[in-house]
Amino acid sequence: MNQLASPPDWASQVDAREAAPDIAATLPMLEVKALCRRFAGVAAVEDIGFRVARGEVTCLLGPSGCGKSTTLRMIAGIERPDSGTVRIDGRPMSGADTFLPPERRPVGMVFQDFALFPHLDVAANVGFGLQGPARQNRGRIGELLERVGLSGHAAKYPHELSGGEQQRVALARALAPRPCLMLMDEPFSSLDHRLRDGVRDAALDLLRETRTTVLMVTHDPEEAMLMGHRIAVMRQGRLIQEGRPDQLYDRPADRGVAAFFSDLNTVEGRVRNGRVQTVLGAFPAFGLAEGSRAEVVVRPQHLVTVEVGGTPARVERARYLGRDSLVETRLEPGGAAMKSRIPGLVLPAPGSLIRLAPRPGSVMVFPDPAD
Ligand SMILES: Nc1ncnc2c1ncn2[C@@H]1O[C@H](COP(=O)(O)OP(=O)(O)OP(=O)(O)O)[C@@H](O)[C@H]1O
Repeated sequence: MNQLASPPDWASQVDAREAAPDIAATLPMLEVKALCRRFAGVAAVEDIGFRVARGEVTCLLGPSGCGKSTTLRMIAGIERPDSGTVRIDGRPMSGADTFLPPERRPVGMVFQDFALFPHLDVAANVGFGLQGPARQNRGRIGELLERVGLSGHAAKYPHELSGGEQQRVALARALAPRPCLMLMDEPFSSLDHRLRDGVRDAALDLLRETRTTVLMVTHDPEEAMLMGHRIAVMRQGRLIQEGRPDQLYDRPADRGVAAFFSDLNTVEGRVRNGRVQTVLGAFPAFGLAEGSRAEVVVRPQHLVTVEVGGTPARVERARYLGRDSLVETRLEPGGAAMKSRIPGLVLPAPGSLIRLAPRPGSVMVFPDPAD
């Protein structure tokens, strides 16, 4: 990849930065403001702004084509923004009068295809960005290879390694010059899924242990929840919501964000006397105006069977899935299709009537988009 064609010249600055008193300790490691990029007149990234705190992992999450990679590439300096600013460790990287090329940015990069140099052995790949004395570099390479469990592979070439091993070399290479910020674009998605969990856990341990600040692109919400201290959800070039995984899961900004993390059950309602009245019951209106229409959304694991109260529902299908069971029903009043994930092996028979109620505090209320 041409962005790795020469060793990064910021690497020699890093030790000085580490030795200096960290007056900027409370500043975010990455600060992006009002970033925009258009291709042929169409906005790929529109007015994106967020921060990544030191030592934290933020995942940029969103569906294919929403602008995640373009955002990451602008932060890396591979793509030039039309407008907006990027600061890393308090230093301007892109702005009205500034544009530092990738090799002058204190970032490490890991890509989906790993982008190892095929003509260099593992040790040379890992040491590529190092500029110190050879003896010191050898020490750093050895330390990293040991840390990623590849000490015995130093003299091998990339084609002699498995996908998981190549990924670990790519991670070690990116970490070697101690970058301020690690940028990762779908770094695990080309791995076989049986391999992926192990490689991902090991990478996460290493990134946490080295207190590396990471911005990682993924389209997989489970991966974002697993890896991210924080998640930034993008849709159609815009940042929709940024927060801790639990905030996004429990208090999504809109139905689209909620739907990213699980199936949803949706019933419609209207606000009367400060509560949304629906076929599943009445729920707090969360500030929606009296008389307005609302969507009440419940995740399948929060729509449970109850003995008394609740809403009658006719069972259509019930399947045991191991960890829990999936029960598909239709509400008796209204006929809306519902999905419930309930623990246990004893399944209600198709055709039988059960009673469903959302767990207290689990419903999400959004304004009806048609209102
Ligand atoms: N160099 C380019 N020239 C023209 N259009 C581009 C270019 N790069 C990206 N785009 C367009 O910009 C939009 C955002 O692309 P981007 O790759 O950033 O999305 P993404 O969220 O990373 O998607 P994916 O997960 O599929 O990689 C898409 O519509 C894409 O086709």
